[in-house]
Amino acid sequence: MPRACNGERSKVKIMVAHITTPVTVITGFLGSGKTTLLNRVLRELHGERLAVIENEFGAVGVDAEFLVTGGNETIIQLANGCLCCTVRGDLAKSLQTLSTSAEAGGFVFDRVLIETTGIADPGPVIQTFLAETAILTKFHLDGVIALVDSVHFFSQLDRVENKAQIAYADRLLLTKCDLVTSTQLEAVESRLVDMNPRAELLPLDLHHAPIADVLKLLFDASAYSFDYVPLMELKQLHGYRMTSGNRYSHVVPHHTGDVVSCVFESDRPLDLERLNQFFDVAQRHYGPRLWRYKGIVFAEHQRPRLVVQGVQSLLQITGGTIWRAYEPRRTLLVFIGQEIEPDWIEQGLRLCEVASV
Ligand SMILES: Nc1nc2c(ncn2[C@@H]2O[C@H](COP(=O)(O)OP(=O)(O)OP(=O)(O)O)[C@@H](O)[C@H]2O)c(=O)[nH]1
Repeated sequence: MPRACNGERSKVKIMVAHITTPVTVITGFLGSGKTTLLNRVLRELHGERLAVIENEFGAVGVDAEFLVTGGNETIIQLANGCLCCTVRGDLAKSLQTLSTSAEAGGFVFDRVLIETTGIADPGPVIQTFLAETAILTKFHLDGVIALVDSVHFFSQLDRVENKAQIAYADRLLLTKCDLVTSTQLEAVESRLVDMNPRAELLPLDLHHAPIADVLKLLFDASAYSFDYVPLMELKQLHGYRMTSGNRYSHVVPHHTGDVVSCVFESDRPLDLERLNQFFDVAQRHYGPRLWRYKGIVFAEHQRPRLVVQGVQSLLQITGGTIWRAYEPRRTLLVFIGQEIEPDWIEQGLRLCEVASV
């Protein structure tokens, strides 16, 4: 029998997820292929509506002259200097402009691409997405993609901006692979893995790869998602771990000149207050040399795993997904910086460990 309607209002609640627009930062040293890449993305048909923020060094933009647009995108140029010097404000303002214009019936876009100059340190660009809360209601950083010139990689390594670009990358895309031997390519790959063990490392044939494959390499890195479990990273870092018995915690360092990366892993719960203190001390100890640190934390008295996203002095610790019953609980933190000391980091993090579960 159907129930009679008693006039009560439905109590069904509809939850609307807040969807923000993904932003991809493309970086890479001078001549690594950024303009060639952007030209392909702007010129070819793929159905993505893109807003591009182009940063030029110098008073007049040059690269925009070389960009061929197809009408399905809008380009904003920040031509008043390096993104790293003109601070985050300009970038935040550009993003707000794009968003306001779309809301007012202007160009509607699915994604934003930011191309940094070849000599920019991408740190401040990334910090914009951790610090400028006004834009976080509309945009989120999907990932930092660094193009690496396989031919000139070693000769450009002494430039600190180049090291920083590699350190911040979530994906490292090797260009000009057609111009080097497989032995040379292996040497480049091996050095890159040492410098940034947490990044995906993939070849990019800028002249021949179908545009759909190129876009896959650029988009959906989800590297800054707060609920992100770096599964790929865990797999990738597998070769860097050593275990001793059932319980383990250690730091595995990799030195490449003055660029040092290390991975801290522990299956003991960490005390959250002490961990916060550790990050605070580390930020003061290393200053801007602490480029990137991220990972997941198994914290005492916390049901979810905690997701750590750190860029220099900016740190976010957010609750991620709840640990599942069958999942091994553990902390995995990756640090990349200039002349950072793995022993110092390990000692500090060990002090955060709680003796028993
Ligand atoms: N053979 C080959 N040439 C490439 C490849 N990628 C880029 N190039 C060439 O490298 C040169 C430099 O590429 P650009 O796209 O201008 O590099 P960029 O990173 O924008 O350079 P800047 O504007 O100086 O930062 C161009 O002549 C490209 O055609 C590649 O995969 N293979």
